[in-house]
Amino acid sequence: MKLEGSSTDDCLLGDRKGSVKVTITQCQPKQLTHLPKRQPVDIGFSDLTYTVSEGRKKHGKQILKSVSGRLRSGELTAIMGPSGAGKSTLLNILTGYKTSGMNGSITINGQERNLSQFRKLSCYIMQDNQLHANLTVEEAMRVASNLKLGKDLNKDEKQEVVQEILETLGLQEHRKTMTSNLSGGQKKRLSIALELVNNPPIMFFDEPTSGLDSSSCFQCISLLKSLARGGRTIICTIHQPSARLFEMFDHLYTLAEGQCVYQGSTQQLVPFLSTLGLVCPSYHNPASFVIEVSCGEYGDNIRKLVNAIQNGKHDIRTGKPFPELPPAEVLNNAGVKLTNGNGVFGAKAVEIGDAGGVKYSDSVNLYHPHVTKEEQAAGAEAIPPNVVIPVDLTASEKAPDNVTAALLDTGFVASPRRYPTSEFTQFWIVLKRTLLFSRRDWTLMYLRLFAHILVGLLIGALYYDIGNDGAKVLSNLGFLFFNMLFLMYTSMTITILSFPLEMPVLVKENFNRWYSLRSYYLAITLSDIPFQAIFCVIYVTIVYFLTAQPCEFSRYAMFLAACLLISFVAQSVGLVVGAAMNVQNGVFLAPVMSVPFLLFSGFFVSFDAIPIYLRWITYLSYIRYGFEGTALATYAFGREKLKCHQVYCHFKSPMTTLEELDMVNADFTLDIVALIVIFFVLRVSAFVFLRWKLLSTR
Ligand SMILES: Nc1ncnc2c1ncn2[C@@H]1O[C@H](COP(=O)(O)OP(=O)(O)OP(=O)(O)O)[C@@H](O)[C@H]1O
Repeated sequence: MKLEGSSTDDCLLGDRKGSVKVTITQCQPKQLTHLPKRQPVDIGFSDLTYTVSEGRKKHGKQILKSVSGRLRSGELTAIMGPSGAGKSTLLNILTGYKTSGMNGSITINGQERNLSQFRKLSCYIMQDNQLHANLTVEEAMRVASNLKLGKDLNKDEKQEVVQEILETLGLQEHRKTMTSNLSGGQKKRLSIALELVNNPPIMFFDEPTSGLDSSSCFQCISLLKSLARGGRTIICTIHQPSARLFEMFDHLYTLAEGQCVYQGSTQQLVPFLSTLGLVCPSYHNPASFVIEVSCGEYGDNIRKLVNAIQNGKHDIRTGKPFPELPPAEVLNNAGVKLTNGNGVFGAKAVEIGDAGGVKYSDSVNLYHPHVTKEEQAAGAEAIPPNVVIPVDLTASEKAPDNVTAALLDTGFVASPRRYPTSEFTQFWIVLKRTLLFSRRDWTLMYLRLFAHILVGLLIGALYYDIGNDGAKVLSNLGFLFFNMLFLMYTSMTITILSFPLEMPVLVKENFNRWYSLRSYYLAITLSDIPFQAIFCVIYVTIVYFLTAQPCEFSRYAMFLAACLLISFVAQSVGLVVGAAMNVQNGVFLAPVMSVPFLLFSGFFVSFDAIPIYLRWITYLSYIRYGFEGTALATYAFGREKLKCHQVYCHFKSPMTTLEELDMVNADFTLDIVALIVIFFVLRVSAFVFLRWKLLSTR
């Protein structure tokens, strides 16, 4: 609102005496001015086939059957089709999420896709949002901007980008809200906001409207449409949109039984179907109609449609005549291209001269199909001059030196760096985020602290003052063994959950190139070590002194070192199990897997008594090294005889205890080195398993 408005477009509401004029100025749509500029990207795919192996079947199951298509920048494309038609499969292949089992070609601006480059230009927003629950909207955005914008922008500029995106997406007032408390629509918008930070020119969405009410669906699709209008290529799968939503899409790609039954503008769907004798009843939602047709409710029309649209090689555009039905012999072969040049679907490119000297056929529309005549008249941005506009997919692919193809060769190619930030920066950001989660999730931290103190006090009370008593050496050995047991289970079980619960977010963020798996892994594995160390020190200090173990600092330090290493190794076992399997299997298998290590720890059976063919297990038993380490810290290194109030004390001399345990020649340093080696081997194994799992989920 302003005073004394002068614009001719303004609506005058001022009083008639003319002293004060109050005008309402047209509200400008919000624009994302701070986002780095990106070039438009068109995606073409031809003869895409995707096959999965099923059981022992020789030929596997074909899910996509030689489909072709073209997805243009500046358009909002919907991939539609009945359930099981192959929408998600097509989306997964186009995003590069699935790469094995696929045949055919995918081109970017007319050039063969380089997957690594492509992944830097695109983002994939999966159906279930995959957000970290323990962050506020603002924090989540800050993490995303730090990871995705790197050093390109300074802190204030990043803040501005975040602010602008949040304002544009209507999340500004929720910036302090925890993501877990956001509504479904807000979560969806946040997912988009997070990926929008680095302004990818291609955005893929899997079912963006699932779980949203009609108003949120509308908002969501409006948002996608405005993103498309900013020159991005927006592609989403959608089940069955309402007529209102359907109208908002520029481009429709419909699949049925793994084949393309329609490709083109949404407005042209009904007229196109009617040319094939499939008349959409009045007041019937065209989206529902095409799904019904694809499901076979109006007879077996799939083959007819696939042939008419040449399995995606045709593109039905506004202002262009429909393709003539190919002759019968062509119909039998859906893969054959139309050679007839009289339709706009012929392989013709249209050239626009410098001073508007346009050399093109009358039917070609220089504007994107969603730009209405009024908008064109009002000066909506037309496709720039000197551009060879490929009229169809085959044309664009045959013209490698057109402008859009040239984009790939110049500044368009993303930087050679795989990630926008250095691995150290990624590590540092993820570490800070993980520590923030730990701070937020204090219940678990308190529980762990409470458990260590409580069990420490309980053990201290149970084995009180036995450490220097020659008559209670067997009980003391029981205490040493229990320490191992307690530290092993507490640190192992807590980490079994760490990867399975984080996996969906990890898959999304890693796929969208936020960070490398290595940086993430390092951050995750290091983040819990300080906490585990503190809890272990508290527990050991309580039990060591309550049970009256030798009051010498060196022995205490050795005892503590062995206990700390045991808990770190057990934590690593938890990581391996968590990385390799799901929660259900992990919580069962990890404790069960530990049983042999406990049996061969040297507490139940001395080394000499173990059958030779089983002795190798003792070398793998980290519990044995821990138990031996604490036993040596307690009884070796020339400890003087223990006190004893009984007439005969078999274990009065610490050496006797070591002899009984077969530890006379044991080496404390060797135990520590063995634990350190096991620790590193397990940490590396966990990384390898995690990498394998990440790839196998795709
Ligand atoms: N790994 C696989 N093994 C066997 N069949 C598979 C596999 N992946 C997908 N399919 C099959 O491929 C077909 C297409 O699956 P896809 O998930 O792409 O369908 P969709 O169109 O997205 O379905 P919906 O709308 O129900 O999600 C389905 O019949 C599905 O059972």
